[in-house]
Amino acid sequence: MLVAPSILSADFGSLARDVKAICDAGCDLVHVDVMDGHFVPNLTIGPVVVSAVAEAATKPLDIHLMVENNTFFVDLFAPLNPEYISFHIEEEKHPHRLAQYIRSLGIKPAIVLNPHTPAESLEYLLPYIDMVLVMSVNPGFGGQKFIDVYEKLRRLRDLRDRINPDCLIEVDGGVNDANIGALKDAGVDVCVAGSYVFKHADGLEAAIGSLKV
Ligand SMILES: O=C(CO)[C@@H](O)[C@H](O)COP(=O)(O)O
Ligand SMILES: [Co+2]
Repeated sequence: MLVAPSILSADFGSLARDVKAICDAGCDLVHVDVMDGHFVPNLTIGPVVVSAVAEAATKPLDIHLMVENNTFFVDLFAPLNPEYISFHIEEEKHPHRLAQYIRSLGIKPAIVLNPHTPAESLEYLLPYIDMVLVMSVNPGFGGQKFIDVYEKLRRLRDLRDRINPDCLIEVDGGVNDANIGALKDAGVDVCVAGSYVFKHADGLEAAIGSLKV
């Protein structure tokens, strides 16, 4: 299991310190939640702050867009050379075109599914993306309760294995040491965890280590 801590739960007063610390503690990706106050009822960070994150990080960035105008935001963040940029299928009229555009910039495209969005909506898109991000909370906030998406993950894994075995499956929201085993069994390759990692009583290394199942 690859582990991508969400910096939404970091201390924003000491963001560079926290980004360095999760990288030193063994994370695989740094998950960055970009929210525009329109697609979701929360507003986070733009390219000025994320460029400071990129400078502090020794692991690749995984940028999760929760915005209305995806292409505008892709163009803002692409110069920071993230490993992945993910966009929500619920907000994109032309997901096929946008995935290819992201690839043309040398970045791995990922598509995000809200908890209610069926796995089957990706059937014809899977060849064009490198990762699917399944939300296990409604997007917008850290620290929410995990929503059961196991059945969707299993269906997605079957589709993935048939259509594009190289595509990773990532899960985001309410992930912790109690559900990580079942998530792995359901097909998850990459987990995002914010509050669990940053609020763990035994520190970042113990938290990240406990998710590497
Ligand atoms: O995208 C989101 C929320 O919209 C996430 O990345 C959260 O930041 C995860 O936080 P936890 O549920 O792990 O606290
Ligand atoms: Co996220």
